[in-house]
Amino acid sequence: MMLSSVSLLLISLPIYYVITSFYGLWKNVQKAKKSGLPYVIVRRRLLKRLIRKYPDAWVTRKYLLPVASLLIPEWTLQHGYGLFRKFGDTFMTVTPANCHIWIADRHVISQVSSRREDFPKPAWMYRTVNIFGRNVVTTEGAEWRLHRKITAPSFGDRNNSLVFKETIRQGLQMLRKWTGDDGAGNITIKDVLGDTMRLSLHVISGAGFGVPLQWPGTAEDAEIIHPVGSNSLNRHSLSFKDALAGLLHNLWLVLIFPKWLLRNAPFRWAKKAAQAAVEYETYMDELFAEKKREAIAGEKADGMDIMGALVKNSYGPESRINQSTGKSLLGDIERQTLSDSEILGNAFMFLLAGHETSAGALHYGMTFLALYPEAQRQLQADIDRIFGDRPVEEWDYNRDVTAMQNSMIAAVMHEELRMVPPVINIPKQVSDHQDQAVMVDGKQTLWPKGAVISLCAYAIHRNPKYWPSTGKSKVTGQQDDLEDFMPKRWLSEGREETRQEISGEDEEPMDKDAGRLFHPLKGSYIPFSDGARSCLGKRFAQVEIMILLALIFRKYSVELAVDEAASDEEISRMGPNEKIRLYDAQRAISRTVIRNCSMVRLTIQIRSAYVPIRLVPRGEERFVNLLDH
Ligand code: HEM
Repeated sequence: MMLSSVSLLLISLPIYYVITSFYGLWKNVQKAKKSGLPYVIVRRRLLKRLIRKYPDAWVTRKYLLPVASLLIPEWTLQHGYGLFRKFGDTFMTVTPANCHIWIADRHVISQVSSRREDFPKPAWMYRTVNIFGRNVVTTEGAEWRLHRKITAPSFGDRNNSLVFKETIRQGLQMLRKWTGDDGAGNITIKDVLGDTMRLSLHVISGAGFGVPLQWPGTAEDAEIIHPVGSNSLNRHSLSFKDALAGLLHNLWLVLIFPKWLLRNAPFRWAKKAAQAAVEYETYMDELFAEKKREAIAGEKADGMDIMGALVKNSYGPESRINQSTGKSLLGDIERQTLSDSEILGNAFMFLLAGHETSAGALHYGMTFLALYPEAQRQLQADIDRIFGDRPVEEWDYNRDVTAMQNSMIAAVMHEELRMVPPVINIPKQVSDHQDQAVMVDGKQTLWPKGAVISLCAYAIHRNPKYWPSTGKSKVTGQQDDLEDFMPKRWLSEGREETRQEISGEDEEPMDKDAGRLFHPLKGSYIPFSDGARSCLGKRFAQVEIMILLALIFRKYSVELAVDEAASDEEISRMGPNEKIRLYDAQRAISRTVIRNCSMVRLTIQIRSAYVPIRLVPRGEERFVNLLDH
């Protein structure tokens, strides 16, 4: 009897699975038909079987393989804009589980990002990241509005000038590591990403939390382990820096498993993850207590770090908060302050949101500049024009940031973020409440409630309808150069015509500060997303990236390291043609590494392989001075 119930269950489970999966698919196909969008049915098993059976058939090459590509969540990374050419700039994939809308059309992206209530962020995806408190990234609706209203002012000009100063301080230390104490350079730097990660972590620590960190090997860096607050008696087992780095390094473990489980697990890596998380929390509590004390006493009004600004907002003289309970004196709706736990939750999110993104951008930026010497020379010319011989101590936030925004420095940054936006597909969803009408190519479509949406930054940044090409590609041989790193496409001289031609309409430029630069049409350039939920740290990141480029390239050029192919001595004996051949071969290798090893976790990064580089003093280049592009 018992056996027959078990066998009945074993037989009925697969039947149940098949029926629900077919029913799910049928239902979703009906929704797709009703929507009016082009759609593609994606069934993993069926596709695999057909491709295996008919690998060379015309239909496999023409249709099945492209559809199979859509099964990989990050397919845009492999295909860029390619599959949109085939399926349309806005199309839907349908599986038994869901309908997923992929967008590389700027008008559609603009509609989605401006109708925040109709197309919210799928906040459930971010739930695990609430471990240190609710925050601006993981919330939606009225709760998000409150977080955004209160946190946004802390990213103002006072904080940006702190980012400016802190990036200079940190950048000089990174340069010392890259070029040696004597600044002579020509040292092979293998793990560039490791260093840009450290740099962005330190900048957030300084400008985000008010805790300045030092690079290893600097005179001030004693790796001191002590509490960050003046009144704390805590004993720490990790330095603040190691706690931050350890937490970020082990983030997935900490997000998935409770700390007690990690602490008691019989693995060293698990214990280390728990230790970093506990230490991070203790440091943050100390920091919070210190900032609260300062806010109540009315101290430290200037040079505001982000967390300091949030605590001051809650506990400063103008706040409406019960100082002992930390609770707002106003009701939940009209309150203007965040609770203690919300401040700590936001602080953690700033750390997370601003760390990998900026570090990855700097890493790709350095690599692309080594690959494209012409861009590097244009960058250096503008740095000379803006900064001349002025010593770094005289660089000025108000004056220099505006100048940089209208120069090749910004063009290099924008082009890097066009080529590799750190978040390649920005997730949204159709609200669960009702289907939503959206204009697509001049036709009204109806998007099913609950459908998943991806704003495909990586693909739309390659959509030839929106991007001017500077000519035929010198690298890929394609008619346009949208796969090439060409910062000069951002210089707007002679570009206005192209823009009118493309758009046929006159729109507000996206970034009004960038006067001399090409203005992408609204919705076509979205590295920082768009609309109300766009990146809060955009200016923070832009200041950081531009300052670092200026700091490095005012004195140095970057070259790919060719150590694997030739020694320094062999290179010194080579003539120009031999050097060009050697460098070209290295460029080909590096391009393959970038293509094959760029992967997405939280953000896109080159993983499991390196593109080593060297900084060489300007005028002492061995290769890039010989190449005209
Ligand atoms: C190159 C650097 C950066 C890029 C490309 C970038 C990109 C983005 C993108 C695409 C989003 C939207 C994500 C989504 O909707 O799922 C976002 C949101 C956000 N970013 Fe950044 N980010 C960068 C640096 C930073 C920095 C340095 C900070 C803070 C220190 C920061 C803080 C935030 C916050 C708080 C949000 C959430 C805003 C909201 O939902 O209201 N980001 N960022």
